[in-house]
Amino acid sequence: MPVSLPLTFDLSSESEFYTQVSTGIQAAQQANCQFLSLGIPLPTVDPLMLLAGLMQVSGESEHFYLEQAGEIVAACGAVATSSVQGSQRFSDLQHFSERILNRVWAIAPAEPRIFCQFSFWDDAANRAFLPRWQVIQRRDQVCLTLSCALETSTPHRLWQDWQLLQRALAHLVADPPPCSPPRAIALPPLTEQYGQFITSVKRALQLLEEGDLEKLVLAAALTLEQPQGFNWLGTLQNLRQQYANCYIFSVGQKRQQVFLGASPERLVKIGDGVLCADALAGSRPRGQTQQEDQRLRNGLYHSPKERYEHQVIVEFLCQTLQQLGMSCEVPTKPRILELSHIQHLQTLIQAPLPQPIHILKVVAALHPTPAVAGYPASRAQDWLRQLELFDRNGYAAPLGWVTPTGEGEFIVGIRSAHLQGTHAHLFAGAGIVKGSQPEREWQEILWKFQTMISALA
Ligand SMILES: C=C(O[C@@H]1C=C(C(=O)O)C=C[C@H]1O)C(=O)O
Repeated sequence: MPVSLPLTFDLSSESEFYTQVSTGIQAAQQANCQFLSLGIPLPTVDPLMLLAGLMQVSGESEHFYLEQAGEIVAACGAVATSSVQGSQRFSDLQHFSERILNRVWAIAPAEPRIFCQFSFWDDAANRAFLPRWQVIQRRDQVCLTLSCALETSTPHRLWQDWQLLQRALAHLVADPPPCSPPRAIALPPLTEQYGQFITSVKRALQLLEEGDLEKLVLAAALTLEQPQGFNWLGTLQNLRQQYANCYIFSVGQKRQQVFLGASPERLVKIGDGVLCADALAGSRPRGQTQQEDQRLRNGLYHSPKERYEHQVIVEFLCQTLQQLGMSCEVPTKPRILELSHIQHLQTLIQAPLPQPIHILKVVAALHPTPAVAGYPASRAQDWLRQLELFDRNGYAAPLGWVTPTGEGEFIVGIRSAHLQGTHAHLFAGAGIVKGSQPEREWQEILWKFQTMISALA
């Protein structure tokens, strides 16, 4: 994407920048704030490329990236962080977000946000941070929010951070990163995964028959190896090209450990007094021809088993939101979400909010939904702990952002991989209900693995 320099930012002189920032710092100190966020409009630039450039020039590897149709947000470097574990993890990070964001002095058009990544289980790391650089793109408007901690920062430090961003921008123009096409990785033999999965599905079918469960979402894990390592940026570029109607994401703290993917599933969004939650479950592959595609779509839409599997989630979401005091508007029938390799039943639920509610309160109540764990939730989780022989880490867990007023958006980290040096750990799951056939569920796992396999660079 072409970048038009020079910047529209009028504080182009160092002394003017110092004057403006010093005034901001004084005002922030008088208001007892601990952080300053400065908003600066940027020229039209691809936020992903800018993020890559920033990580390169600053040496920072902590980042968060989320791209969807109307908005891209990229964040890098941490000014304040919190890592928590345990059953209170959502409320702990809610309090952290409130504490930090209440103490930010924001100079318009700054939009400071806290970015969060949770793990599926509560005994692994869950992290939130206020980024040093945050870039939001909406349509062709790009805005930078540059933040600092007042205790350790001076106008000079902010100026340096601003200069680093300018270097990253200049770098993009002079030396745009090359494209890395997908590697066309063939699926290795999955004999062990297949055996384990089929055994677990059979056990799940027994439990469903005995009435212990209504649904269990069993996952499989797959590790791929590339002696030269995987190309993080190339993989993200491939994901965004192939999955334009998904949420393209990447989160990580270390250069060699990144969690990324193209998730079709939003958990919850709160904005402008309305909550949106998506039910997504029920799957078929895409057809090779239009007729085959249509046949598969009809099969999905009219399958009582898929509709039941989907309905479990719609009901869970509505009940949970009602318990939080909301009344839901639910379309009477699901629609079909078509992705490159797979299609799903999807129902978009809306609830007007009579009073504000912090998004992390809603995330706490919803995770894990029956779309990624099963139903009833606690029995499903007990069985997952017994039947899955690997750690899900961030797979199927919420990740997203929070604003100072407690609004925000969280997606579910599916169709994803953990890149760790020369290894890529992929995960995919399938919902088992009465009537599920083990072989068909395994096929579904293979279609879902394709999201990452077809994009790894
Ligand atoms: C669990 C995954 O996907 C979930 C399960 C689905 C299903 O069982 O039909 C469909 C979409 C997701 O809610 C995954 O992709 O790993």
